[in-house]
Amino acid sequence: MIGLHTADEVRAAEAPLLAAGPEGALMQRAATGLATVCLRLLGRAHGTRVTALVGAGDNGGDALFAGAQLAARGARVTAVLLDPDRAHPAGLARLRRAGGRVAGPDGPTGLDRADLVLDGITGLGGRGGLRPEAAALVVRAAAGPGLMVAVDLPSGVDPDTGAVAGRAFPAQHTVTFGAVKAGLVVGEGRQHAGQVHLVDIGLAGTLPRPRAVRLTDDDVAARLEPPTDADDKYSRGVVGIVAGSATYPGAAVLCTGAALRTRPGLVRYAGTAAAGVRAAWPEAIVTEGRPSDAGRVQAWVVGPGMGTDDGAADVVAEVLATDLPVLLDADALTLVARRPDLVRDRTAPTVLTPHDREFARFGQDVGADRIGAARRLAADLGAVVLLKGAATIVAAPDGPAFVNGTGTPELATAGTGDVLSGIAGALLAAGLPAAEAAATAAHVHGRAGQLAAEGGPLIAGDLVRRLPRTLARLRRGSGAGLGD
Ligand SMILES: NC(=O)C1=CN([C@@H]2O[C@H](COP(=O)(O)OP(=O)(O)OC[C@H]3O[C@@H](n4cnc5c(N)ncnc54)[C@H](O)[C@@H]3O)[C@@H](O)[C@H]2O)[C@@H](O)CC1
Ligand SMILES: [K+]
Repeated sequence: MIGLHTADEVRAAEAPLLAAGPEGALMQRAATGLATVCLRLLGRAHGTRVTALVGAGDNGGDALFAGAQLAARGARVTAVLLDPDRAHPAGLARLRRAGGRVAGPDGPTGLDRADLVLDGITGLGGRGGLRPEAAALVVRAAAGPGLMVAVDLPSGVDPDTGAVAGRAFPAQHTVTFGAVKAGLVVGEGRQHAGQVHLVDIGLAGTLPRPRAVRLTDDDVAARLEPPTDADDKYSRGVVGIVAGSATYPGAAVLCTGAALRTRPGLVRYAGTAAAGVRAAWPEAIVTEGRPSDAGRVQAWVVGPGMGTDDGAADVVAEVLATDLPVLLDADALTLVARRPDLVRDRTAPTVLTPHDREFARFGQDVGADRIGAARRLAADLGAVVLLKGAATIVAAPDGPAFVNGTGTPELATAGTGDVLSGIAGALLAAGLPAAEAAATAAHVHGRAGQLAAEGGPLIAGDLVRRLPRTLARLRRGSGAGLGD
């Protein structure tokens, strides 16, 4: 599991080390880690051109010290100082001693010929959108040929929320120090950070337990226990699905297929799309009746494509009245947004899987702080909230939030949400705690999407078809971690 931390947590973790250690020791570790990643990205230092954009704080200091190390190895390094009087004095002196040059934003920046651009404008101390002069420099850097490398975090990205007000540095790589900041993996920050490289500067002993985490493939594999000889179809969890309609059976077919392909124990379907589900998935046990006619299940998935009429409202209420885990998606979200007490009154786990518009039906917009928004709704409803997005968030009333790290923009297509619900429902029925089931499902769904997208644009059914291979790969272990 990768801990995701806030700027305050990182600063608090640094404080005792700064007090105890020799001056500048942490910055030296950071700069050496940064220079090492840059060398790896460049392949060699000698003869390469590096431009460092240097702000007035310690983030600029990191860039200057790393620039000095690259210059000492033969790179032609130019430091562009946004505020020459306040640039980190020791870093600047070191860069000059190593043969680096210094320019102002309007001078010979070398951006038009750089192999690599280091963004040391702002780090944890950045506030609000980049100031105009910094923003203009970022635009020129992005127009040039250099590989874009952010120091600690892309300037202009909020370290905690990933929010970007105005312009931010569009990094291809971010070399971050001590801990992965939440803003690098969520919201617009995720799009600006590129691949994230974590440099250990010795904070492991002083960082608090993270309030947000990201699952790795290995974490997910550990939650996807393969069946054993002792298992039978009931012991692996029976999921019940209420979805689709006679006119629109697609959601029911996708959701049922995803559940079957995730844990081929037993999947029961109850609803008016019964004929379509039976035709597509003879393995499922299907009834046209109500959920109570379906037989014994260990968890319910309710909502995709079922409509929002009175009949659908009754069915949702019936399922929520059980003491089983329930996942609510799509139309069921619209219905419970009108009657949130149906969720609040439950003692068994409930998982809601809104996208931003469905989220807003509960009375507040998602806004720029997606983790915070998911946490607030989870606390309000006493339920697990899976907030869909480029980085899907899973928050519970207590415990850490999960920020998903898998997926592809290709997943933004009809029916993929129905597949996600089916996967999550199967994992709920298998007995995973609700937040973990949701977070594991989001990870698997994203990996299935990545696998399917290898073959070009995908449709939701491709995800269902790729699930067995996705699960097999995850169980085998691919070792993929940060930044994938
Ligand atoms: N404290 C430490 O010992 C360590 C700090 N480190 C580095 O230090 C950074 C934090 O340094 P600071 O606290 O000095 O702050 P930063 O260097 O992140 O930023 C502060 C400076 O940026 C300017 N600034 C703020 N908002 C701006 C905006 N919107 N547009 C343009 N300029 C803006 C401010 O005028 C200020 O001078 C970390 O992100 C990390 O890179 C690392 O070297 C690790 C060790
Ligand atoms: K930066």
